[in-house]
Amino acid sequence: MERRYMPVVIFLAAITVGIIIMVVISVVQNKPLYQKYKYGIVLDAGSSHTSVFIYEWPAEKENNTGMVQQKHTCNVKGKGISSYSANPQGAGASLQECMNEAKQKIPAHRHPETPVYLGATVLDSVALSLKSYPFSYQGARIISGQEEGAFGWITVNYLSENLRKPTGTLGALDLGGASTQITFVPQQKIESSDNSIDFRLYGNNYHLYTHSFLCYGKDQALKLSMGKKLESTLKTDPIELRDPCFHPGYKVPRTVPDVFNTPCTKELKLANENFLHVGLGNWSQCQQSIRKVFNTSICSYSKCSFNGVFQPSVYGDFGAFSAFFFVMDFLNLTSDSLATTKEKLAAYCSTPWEKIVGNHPKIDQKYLSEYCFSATYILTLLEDGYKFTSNNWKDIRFIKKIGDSDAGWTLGYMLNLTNMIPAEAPDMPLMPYGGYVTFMFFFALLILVLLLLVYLYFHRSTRTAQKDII
Ligand SMILES: Nc1nc2c(ncn2[C@@H]2O[C@H](COP(=O)(O)OP(=O)(O)OP(=O)(O)O)[C@@H](O)[C@H]2O)c(=O)[nH]1
Ligand SMILES: [Ca+2]
Repeated sequence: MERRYMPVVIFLAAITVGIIIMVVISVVQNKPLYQKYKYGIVLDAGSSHTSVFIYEWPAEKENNTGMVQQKHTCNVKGKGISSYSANPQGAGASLQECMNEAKQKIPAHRHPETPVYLGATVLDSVALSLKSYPFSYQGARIISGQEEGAFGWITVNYLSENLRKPTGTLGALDLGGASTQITFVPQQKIESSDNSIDFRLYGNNYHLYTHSFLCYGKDQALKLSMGKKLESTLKTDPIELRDPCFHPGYKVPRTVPDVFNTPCTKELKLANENFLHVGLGNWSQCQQSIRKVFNTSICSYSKCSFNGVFQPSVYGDFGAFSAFFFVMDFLNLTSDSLATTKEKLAAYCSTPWEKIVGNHPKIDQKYLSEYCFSATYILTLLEDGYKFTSNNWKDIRFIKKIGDSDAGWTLGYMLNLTNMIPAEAPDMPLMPYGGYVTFMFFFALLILVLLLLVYLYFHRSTRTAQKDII
């Protein structure tokens, strides 16, 4: 190559090296920092249980949707702290095992900044006990039914990453032991302000319908239903309560206070307090008896669910969790049509109790004996109560988790209290880091190829010039 081209080549080589250095520096410079994690603890003190949820998220990405994930959950032994009203000291002590697990799961240097939230019913001794742990106790709050519904909705939509778009969100159906909630974005106007809640999340406005039915969790609904049967039968037959929602051959002695020991059922004084709870296993009679706990004849709005509560028509897909999942999953009814569900349930309810026990020797007989009732109650609540039909039954997804996180109000509650869902969408990087590195790599490669072509062009034109001279 002629000496006169050398400066050009040196110049081009210098540019190449400069560009490669620039690319390497910018790739290293923008590499995400070492994942520092933050943690949060939420205690769900439900009517039938208490659970401790530990959440974690990358510290510098907490405002991005979907970043908070459930790291661990621990169920407090026994019926949970709500059952310690007579022995408050026992409530705090019952948390010890789960709170010590939390100390193991969360790095010690993060303990002082890890918030602890206690939701639902509270006892002072629990607050005292929670303050004794090295976490940052943020107090206890009684979660209203409306909040329980709304936070459950936030949880399922945060985990499904639906909160980056204004439409296409998932409705939330939560069935507890004492209460049940329905929350969704309706197509019609919400006629009662008590049932309306507005959120602005990631720059999107959501106008939600929500309602919580106290006493319509599955445990209380069973008492309501048995109470109605007792009122009508025990006056005539003081010995036996013949129940179509329990299996043939099921015979268990009970007392009237067993059924009426709750504010959900009005007091019933009967001369004879002892009776035999006898199963008949007749599904259609069971459904008829359950329908009696729903009052669908009163409604002062354009449309109601039951007991005079306004409800717009259900719309879109729904996530049904907690006991909706426990019951329908146990009976393998999570993916059947409404008609098939009814057929399967009728067959299951008419199965003799001894066969049911024989097929499930390890299942707690308290839960096992109630699946026929609970599943029939779920069907009646969804179809007669919320007006789901055979056409949109397929839009109900019975779920326990989304990814590794349980569906329920606790994640939404923590996200709300820690302001981790901004009203406005945070700026998103032009491209994810991986895409950025790939782009810069191919950009550098392109520069190299171009410079090689230039060099070859010069080289060839020099050779041609030499030949001409010869
Ligand atoms: N079959 C079955 N039932 C369960 C299980 N865990 C809880 N349950 C029952 O399902 C119902 C709902 O459970 P939870 O969602 O924990 O209810 P909760 O939060 O205590 O009730 P609320 O205070 O009304 O929200 C209760 O009747 C529980 O006894 C389970 O693993 N299997
Ligand atoms: Ca609950």
